[in-house]
Amino acid sequence: MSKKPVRVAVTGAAGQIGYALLFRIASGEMLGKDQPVILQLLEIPDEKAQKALKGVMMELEDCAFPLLAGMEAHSDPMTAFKDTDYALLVGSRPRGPGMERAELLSINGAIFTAQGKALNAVASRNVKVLVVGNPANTNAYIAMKAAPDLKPGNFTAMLRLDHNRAASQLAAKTGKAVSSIKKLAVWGNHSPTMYADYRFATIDGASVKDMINDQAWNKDVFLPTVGKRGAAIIEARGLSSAASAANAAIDHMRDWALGTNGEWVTMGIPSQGWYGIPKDVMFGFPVTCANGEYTVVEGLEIDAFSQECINKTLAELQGEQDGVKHLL
Ligand SMILES: NC(=O)C1=CN([C@@H]2O[C@H](COP(=O)(O)OP(=O)(O)OC[C@H]3O[C@@H](n4cnc5c(N)ncnc54)[C@H](O)[C@@H]3O)[C@@H](O)[C@H]2O)C=CC1
Ligand SMILES: O=C([O-])CC(=O)C(=O)O
Repeated sequence: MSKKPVRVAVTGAAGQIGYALLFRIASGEMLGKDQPVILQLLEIPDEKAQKALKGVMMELEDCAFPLLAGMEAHSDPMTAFKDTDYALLVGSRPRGPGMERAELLSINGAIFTAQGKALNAVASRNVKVLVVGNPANTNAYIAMKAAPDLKPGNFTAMLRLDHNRAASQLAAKTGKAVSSIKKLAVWGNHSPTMYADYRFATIDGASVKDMINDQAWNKDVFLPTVGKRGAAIIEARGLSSAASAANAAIDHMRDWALGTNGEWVTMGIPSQGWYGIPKDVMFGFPVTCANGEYTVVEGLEIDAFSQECINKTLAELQGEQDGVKHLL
């Protein structure tokens, strides 16, 4: 018997990431090739944006996706999020050249108060929320705080792009297939302070750290490359990453919903005090997923260098949190 359709809300649906994301959700890449979806698409109440959204929906229609069981255009989160099972909060301003993501907080922060409130009022009580719009961790924190009737743990921020970027850099460095890299972790904020940590990573069971054996490369090449990759793409493309961001969003939601078979992935989640990170800070942690739930990989040793990196990204997130107190 075919499965009952699930409702997937996507905001910023007519934007760059939306265009790289929706077709893959509708084709079953996110929730499985046997899972019908109803897309609930939100754009700003602006004639141009709504018209562009209609155009995207025409193209979705023209794909004749067997799993696309319905689609709706919305200009109000209170209708867009009605009964939604999954919410991908993409809609917000991207940064331009020379900006840091945190500078977007004053522009984008308020979007997530309104959307958190709407999710609280009308979404499925088990809605799984992924915040992509930058600064993603703090926007996810704002949305979570605006939705006191939903499970805080169901609000997540996207660190998966950093995770995937780190995996690709390690594959290039070691000359091994990216798929062979296991047990990678990215701690903290989706910003240049994030700490991509390959101390536990393995390739075919062998230690990546021992294989590379070069702390100077870690500190001076690897971490800055991964941390500043978004800016490098803006510099090269004139626009922020879209296809790789959409791909990471698909990876994040697919793994959360369908599981990781014991493999580690990185998700930005509200801390429960793990690794000394204060409760509710929206922080990147290594997790495994099964049965629609994530579980933090606990008990990893944090050496002095790692602790210093973690402290730095935590301090930045706490600074961002302080800066949005007026929105909570
Ligand atoms: N977390 C991550 O790893 C990444 C995050 N991003 C972020 O994703 C966001 C979107 O990026 P793009 O799609 O490239 O931008 P874009 O400008 O192409 O599209 C954004 C869309 O969101 C819509 N929008 C704005 N406010 C909205 C609201 N309140 N409700 C619904 N829709 C709204 C706009 O009308 C626009 O169509 C940016 O904040 C960007 O910085 C981008 C790449 C990676
Ligand atoms: O850098 C940006 O502004 C877009 C983004 O988050 C990324 O590519 O990591």
